[in-house]
Amino acid sequence: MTDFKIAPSILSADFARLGEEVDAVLEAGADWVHFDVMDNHYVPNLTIGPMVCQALRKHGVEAPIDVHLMVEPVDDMIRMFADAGATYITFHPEASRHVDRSLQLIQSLGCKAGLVLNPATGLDSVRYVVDKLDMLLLMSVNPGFGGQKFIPATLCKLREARKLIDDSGLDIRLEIDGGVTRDNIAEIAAAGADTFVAGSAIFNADDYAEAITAMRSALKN
Ligand SMILES: O=C(CO)[C@H](O)[C@H](O)COP(=O)(O)O
Repeated sequence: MTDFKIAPSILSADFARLGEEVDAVLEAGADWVHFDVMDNHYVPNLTIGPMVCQALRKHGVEAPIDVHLMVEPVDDMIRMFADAGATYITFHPEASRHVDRSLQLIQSLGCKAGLVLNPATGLDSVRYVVDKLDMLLLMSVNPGFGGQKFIPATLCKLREARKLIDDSGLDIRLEIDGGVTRDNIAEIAAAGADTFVAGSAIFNADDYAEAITAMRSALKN
């Protein structure tokens, strides 16, 4: 049976009460915390940095923190997030001049490494570094903002990515991010995803536990 993970994106949390919000989603049954880092350069929005990741660890968060770097360049941020307590660090291949080296840097710092592909980016940039991946993240919206609609063409890319991972025989998680809801999560899982980022579908719900439970039930059907 697939070991599905649900990772609420704190992009949609109430930042004035971030520690409480993270505690609440973890108590509600979330597996990971998805941490979106935006620099107003690689993407047209600005969010949070390593100090906030470190603050969550100091606050007592023990769950995996899944840091998605939407920044350019990446290597300095990789070092800082590794120090700040990140578990996974993922970045976009076009944001690093030396993708293989950046992946090695993440793993050398004791974190799990991943690449993120935008909706229009094919799987070619992954093929020759697959042995250095702990995770592949496919964006199902254009990065920069929460609350967008899932782009259906991602389902086809998910199937291709699932085959690439299965053919490699390696233990690589396949994560999806953008527009994931209780209504489409089963179809996304059927296409091959095992790790689901959901921001607005969880944090905009009145009851986080009900929202996460509904997603898990859809995954069982
Ligand atoms: O990386 C992101 C945007 O760049 C967010 O994680 C993503 O969009 C999640 O939000 P939602 O579930 O509301 O679509």
